[in-house]
Amino acid sequence: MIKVGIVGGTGYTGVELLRLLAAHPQVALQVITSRADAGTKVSQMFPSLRGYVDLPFTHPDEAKLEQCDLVFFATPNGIAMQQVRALLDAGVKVIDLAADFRIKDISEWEKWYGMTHACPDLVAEAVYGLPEVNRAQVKQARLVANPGCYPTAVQLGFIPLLEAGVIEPGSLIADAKSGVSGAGRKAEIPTLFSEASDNFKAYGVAGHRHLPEIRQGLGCVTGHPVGLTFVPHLTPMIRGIHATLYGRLTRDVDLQALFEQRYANEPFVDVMPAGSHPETRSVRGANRCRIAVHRPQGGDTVVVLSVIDNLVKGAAGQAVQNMNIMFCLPESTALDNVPLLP
Ligand SMILES: NC(=O)C1=CN([C@@H]2O[C@H](COP(=O)(O)OP(=O)(O)OC[C@H]3O[C@@H](n4cnc5c(N)ncnc54)[C@H](OP(=O)(O)O)[C@@H]3O)[C@@H](O)[C@H]2O)C=CC1
Ligand SMILES: CC(=O)N[C@@H](CCC(=O)OP(=O)(O)O)C(=O)O
Repeated sequence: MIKVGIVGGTGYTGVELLRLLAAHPQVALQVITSRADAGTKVSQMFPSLRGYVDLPFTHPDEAKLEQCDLVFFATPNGIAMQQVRALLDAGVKVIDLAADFRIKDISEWEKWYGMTHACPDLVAEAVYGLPEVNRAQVKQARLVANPGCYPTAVQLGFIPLLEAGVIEPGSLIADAKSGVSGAGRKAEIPTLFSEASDNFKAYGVAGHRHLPEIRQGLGCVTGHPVGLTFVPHLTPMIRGIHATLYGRLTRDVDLQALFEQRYANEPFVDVMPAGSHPETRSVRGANRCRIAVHRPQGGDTVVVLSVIDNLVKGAAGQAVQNMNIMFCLPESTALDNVPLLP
């Protein structure tokens, strides 16, 4: 059994980890932290977990994380980087769901995240945990940087086109919409019911911190910098990301075949039949990205539609997928559930 700890168990990604790991046959949950709710039983706070998780939350200062085989950090940015070195030294593997280890260029990270990085050398070691690109490296990793939610949806949509060299890499557009759970469980005015429901808006147009992450990932695919316009939007749904991606074709290609071949062996990427319009509810609660590729009126613009559940393939599910790879388990273990509908 893999002894697992979760730092930040009361947030949306933390409780999603608990939901998935409670059904994992190879996982023994050892410790789940919360500062605010230390001492409270997990199942008292989250009755959906009654009968599945029988632990109390532990204060992070008292959590014996070094006794785990793997620790997930489901914490705000800037927390994991302060604790990871001691855990790695104790032989514990780490998956960070936040952004501390995602950006290799430290000054770029410090610019977007507004803090000084505590361990640049570990950023260099960390593997960016997008299994569809880095599966072999994840398998060897001690430290995995789990991708952001928007970056997962956007990269999976653009990768087949960029790898094949069939679009102009300098003029990519990603128009993405997220459910409100993407902002986390903490109380903030923009995510109040009467602010976020029955409303729709763009944000971060001047620059969102996922822009450098997506540019880095796509730049690794092409081998040179890409030009990207990324505009996120907040939609009045709870879960889900819908990314509409635009690229300018440089040559004629069978787009449907290109996508089907690229993802033929990927358990969690579904290339839908030509002409499809994937919906966020078709992936709700599931570790799946559904993609459709279009070429409107046979013109030179390719439109890719990519949907994920931000809390699953965009966070906790992808983290469990990475854990399965790191521990040489079948990749789909505890991730094979059918999405919820409606
Ligand atoms: N929501 C989403 O869709 C996605 C989120 N992410 C990333 O995952 C991480 C977690 O997100 P999310 O679950 O939404 O966040 P939440 O705000 O919902 O939860 C944060 C959790 O971290 C704990 N926490 C906060 N501060 C500290 C601290 N200083 N030390 C230890 N624990 C702390 C909180 O509990 P307490 O305060 O009681 O300790 C809480 O359990 C973030 O970095 C986020 O950017 C990534 C992809 C998607
Ligand atoms: C809807 C919403 O607010 N989404 C969040 C992004 C989700 C996320 O958690 O991203 P990181 O893991 O990179 O922090 C945002 O735009 O800030």
